[in-house]
Amino acid sequence: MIEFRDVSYAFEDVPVLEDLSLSIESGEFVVLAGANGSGKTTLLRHCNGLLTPDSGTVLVDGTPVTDDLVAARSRVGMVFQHPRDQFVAATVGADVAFGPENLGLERAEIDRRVETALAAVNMAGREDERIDALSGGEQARVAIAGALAMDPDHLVLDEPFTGLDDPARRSVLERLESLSVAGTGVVLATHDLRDVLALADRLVAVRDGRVVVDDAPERAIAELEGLEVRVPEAFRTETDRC
Ligand SMILES: Nc1ncnc2c1ncn2[C@@H]1O[C@H](COP(=O)(O)OP(=O)(O)OP(=O)(O)O)[C@@H](O)[C@H]1O
Repeated sequence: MIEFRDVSYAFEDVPVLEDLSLSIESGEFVVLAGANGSGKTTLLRHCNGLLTPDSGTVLVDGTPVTDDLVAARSRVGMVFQHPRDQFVAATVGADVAFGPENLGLERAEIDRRVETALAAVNMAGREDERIDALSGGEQARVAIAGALAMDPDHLVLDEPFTGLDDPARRSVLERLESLSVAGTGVVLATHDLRDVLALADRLVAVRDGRVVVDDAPERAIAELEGLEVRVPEAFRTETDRC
């Protein structure tokens, strides 16, 4: 479980998170929504200690992140908004293998994880390609594969679909859904709620540093009005359509 207890955080005295509390169970698929600048990235960066609360506590599986940063980082896989931020190797295969190698796994298991992770993002068989020669969408897929290969207990993704075409997006979403069914907690921050809500267990929306909506997607959608979150046609209520 990832748990935020009364977390506050400010950038240079500008408050971004204010006494925010939120729990995400293992195996839950949570979509995080909110307008630009509402604090989604800031919230997610607390999940593995990239940011530390000014007050309050973030716990991963019961342990405060600040008490055991190494445990938090191995349990929580992160996919950032800008994939270039997270590459550590020159080729696709080497980059995706980097995390499992650091876990000290056998070569056969590392190779299996790399293969499975690349297949999940429609990049099967492209291990030897140079990352800097890939398109933006392909780089985004490699970044997601790198997180999947770690087999984390929780997967946190910040706008991971930027630049992905529809087949790649669908493939990643299907993989995320099967991971959550298998017990991995998935937190996905996105503005694009198209075909995401049908898979999610909960939709959480933040505004002014706090959680303002936290509900099953079909109920949450009705509460999103006024939050400047794009709601897909299929999820709009009859009243919205009028
Ligand atoms: N490094 C920083 N220094 C100062 N202010 C920052 C920094 N990073 C973010 N902020 C501010 O914190 C607020 C929340 O930003 P954050 O990136 O968490 O929002 P977001 O909901 O992820 O936005 P978006 O949907 O546009 O990605 C914004 O007002 C932003 O300007």
